Amino acid sequence: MGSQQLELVLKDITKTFPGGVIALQDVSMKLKNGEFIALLGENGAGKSTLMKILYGIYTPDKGSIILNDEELSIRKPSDAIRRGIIMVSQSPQLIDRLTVAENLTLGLENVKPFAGFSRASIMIKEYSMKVGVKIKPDDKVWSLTYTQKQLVEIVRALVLGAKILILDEALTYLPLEERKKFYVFLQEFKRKGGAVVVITHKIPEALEVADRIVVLRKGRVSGELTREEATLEKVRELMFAEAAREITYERLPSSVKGERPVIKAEDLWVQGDFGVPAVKGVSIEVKEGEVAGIAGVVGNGQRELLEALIGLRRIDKGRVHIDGVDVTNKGIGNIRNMGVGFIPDLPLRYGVSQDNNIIENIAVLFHREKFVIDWDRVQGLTRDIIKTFKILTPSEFYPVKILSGGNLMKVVVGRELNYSRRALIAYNPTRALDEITAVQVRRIIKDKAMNERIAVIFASEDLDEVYQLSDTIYVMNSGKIHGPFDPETTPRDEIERLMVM
Ligand SMILES: Nc1ncnc2c1ncn2[C@@H]1O[C@H](COP(=O)(O)OP(=O)(O)OP(=O)(O)O)[C@@H](O)[C@H]1O
Repeated sequence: MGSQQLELVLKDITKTFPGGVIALQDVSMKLKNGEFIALLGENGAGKSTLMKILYGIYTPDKGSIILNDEELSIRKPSDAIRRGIIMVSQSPQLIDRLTVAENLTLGLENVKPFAGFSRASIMIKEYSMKVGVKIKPDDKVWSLTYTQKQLVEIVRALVLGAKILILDEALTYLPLEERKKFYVFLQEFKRKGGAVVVITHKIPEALEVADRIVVLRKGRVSGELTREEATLEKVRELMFAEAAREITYERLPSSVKGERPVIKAEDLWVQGDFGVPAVKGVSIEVKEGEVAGIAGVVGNGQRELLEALIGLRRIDKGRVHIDGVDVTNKGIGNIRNMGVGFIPDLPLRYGVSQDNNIIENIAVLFHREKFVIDWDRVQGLTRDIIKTFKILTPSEFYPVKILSGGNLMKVVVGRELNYSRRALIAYNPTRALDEITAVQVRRIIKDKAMNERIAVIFASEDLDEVYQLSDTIYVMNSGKIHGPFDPETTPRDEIERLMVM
């Protein structure tokens, strides 16, 4: 990789999708080796579309891709990979029943199987040491954590000869400490002559790691800033124009808790995906009107706890009551019927049916209320959700799979907030959302708690979010829960200490 000079130019790229959505209009962008670019923009700005064009998933209506003065014809990902352009997304694309080494060698052309195998094994050992994430070449992919899978994805890109590495929210959901190690590793890749493009909604992080920031707004480049020029304010201004003023991390007013517990868990024991205890004796009570936030590093049992509360995961020991009714192991359908909304982990995979349209994805919940769906009502509600959350879509009749990641998340969040008559259980309620929408969602959650008296329990790795939204804070670490803590009086470093001790 080292000495070879590389200059990639995306020139005047335009892309319109069926239904008339102009995703990109005359977008130009340059990239050199040794450069780290952050590609930023609000939900639906066109970031993924631009990178999918570079990676051959979409073809542009107009415009060209030029590598070292040669115009490339990239019609499919293999064309891009042959040129060293490789994209990694937030959802691992690995084959679960194969081993790490087998996954790494898939797609290697003109390499003898054994040579490919030993090269892949050496590389995975080397990089897992560098990033501090333990993986062995003969581990089956199904047994890996999300972080391990993302490392395999990145190493696969390197095995395939990546010179330009595109990470579309690929690091966003890793724990902060691991994200930092990945960034160090990407800086090294860059120093050795690679180029990196990162798409993220974590703007302060982008400012720390990128040499240059390119901002898209409504399908056009709204500005570019070098590392020296870039400030949080300037970037937000380019992303959201005057609406940037709405971004705030100030604490939302505390709501007055009622007396009655809506969600009550006593001494819960729950297993993780691989049969080891993930939740160890957790007791928690959330009252009417209360928002309880669980802080913690990913993988400390938060997901399993929330899944057990909603009835998705078996409870080995302990009891859950909703509104005084024992719902232990009663199943998600029964618990949902009590008016409990749920925002799952990986909402884009588990929260929607990709081939159905927006209105059908909203209607699913109405099955729970009546045998016959009142379509006029569902249509009215769908239109309200589209309007409230500014979901970018030609109409409510388009399949959700055409939406951008953030807009898809808005469908899930809008539907669940609407459905929550008694309680909301949410895992990372603002993931994939841009900063403005995230603030809006937190405000709506708080309003519902204050005015409609629902009980909310959510987990988030983002401590700013936990502090902004919670009336009560808990910390989960190694399957155990600490708290309750009052956010008004508990210093952040106390919470951070409990998260990592
Ligand atoms: N296959 C498709 N068919 C129709 N429209 C699409 C398709 N893919 C993307 N779009 C539309 O193009 C626009 C840009 O989407 P894109 O995914 O590039 O946004 P983004 O900036 O990556 O957003 P996010 O931050 O939400 O992920 C959106 O309005 C989206 O609905």
